[in-house]
Amino acid sequence: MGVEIRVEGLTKSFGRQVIWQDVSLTLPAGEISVMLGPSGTGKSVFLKTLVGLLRPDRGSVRIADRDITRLREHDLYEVRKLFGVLFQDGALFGSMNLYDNIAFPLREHTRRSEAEIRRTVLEKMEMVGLIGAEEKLPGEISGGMRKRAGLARALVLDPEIILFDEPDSGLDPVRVAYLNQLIVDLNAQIDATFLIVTHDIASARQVPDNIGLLFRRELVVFGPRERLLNSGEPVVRQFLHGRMQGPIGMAEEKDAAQVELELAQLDRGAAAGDGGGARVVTPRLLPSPGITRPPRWEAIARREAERHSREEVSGT
Ligand SMILES: Nc1ncnc2c1ncn2[C@@H]1O[C@H](COP(=O)(O)OP(=O)(O)OP(=O)(O)O)[C@@H](O)[C@H]1O
Repeated sequence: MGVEIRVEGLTKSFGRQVIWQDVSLTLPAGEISVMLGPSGTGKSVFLKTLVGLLRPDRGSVRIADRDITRLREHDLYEVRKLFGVLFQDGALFGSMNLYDNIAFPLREHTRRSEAEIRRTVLEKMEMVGLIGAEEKLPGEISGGMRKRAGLARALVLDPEIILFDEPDSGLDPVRVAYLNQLIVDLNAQIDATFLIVTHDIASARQVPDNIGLLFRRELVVFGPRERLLNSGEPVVRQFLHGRMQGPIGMAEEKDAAQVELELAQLDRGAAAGDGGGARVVTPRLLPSPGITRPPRWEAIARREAERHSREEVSGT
């Protein structure tokens, strides 16, 4: 059913450079969360800290009742087996075909027979739609297929948690749409806890249960998707609409007076009905027909239906 990850007061620096500080959030078991933030705000560093590849300066990361920031290397090795990680480029071995790439974690970490390995590898390749491509080398396939192969490899040890580092980077919008559907379907099927780092606003609006945003060395917000999509927080609105007006500048931060001016212009635009300030809650992406949804989907559907009827009553 996936495991909860509870992060409290987490701070990470490299030398004198503070990457983020005092980050606290809970990734609910079995849910999909997305982490957003301008480039260089430390989203990848956050993923690496969760999996114990980087040690924080302060704070805790509790997974299955253990604070992984305090574990010795040997115990960390055990906890890491709970994780599947999809790196940006799929991180496949270029000289191995897809079958051997996907079988790799099973050969490294388990004593399963080749027949058992074959069953698992083909099952995961089927889940990500790669049956028939077993003999292909990573260099012979498209970027989208490489991502799916990386995902199949992240799935072979039946992880409780899957971390995705920009799964949509370098893909065209149609491939991104397919990948998003695959992520939602997989989450419904295996019911693991997912954390996705992305820059793709359309994905962030449709896919997750929860959204977080890192900005100016802090976690500015973390909460349910509908609440964030409705948020009046300037930085959240700016990011989710992908526009220039707001606190995020070219070099990350902007002059406060300039930000105020831009926000006032946006509000005037919204009042005049040009949609500049509109807060739109995009419908969420549902699992494909035929996929049995875990019980939490009923609660989500109820929550969203209630919000919908509230909006209809208030006429917004
Ligand atoms: N091992 C390291 N040693 C020193 N500095 C590092 C290390 N890893 C990351 N950094 C620095 O931490 C900062 C955050 O990097 P990170 O890659 O996590 O950002 P990001 O939010 O994922 O960016 P992007 O969206 O562009 O991928 C950068 O300034 C980077 O140079």
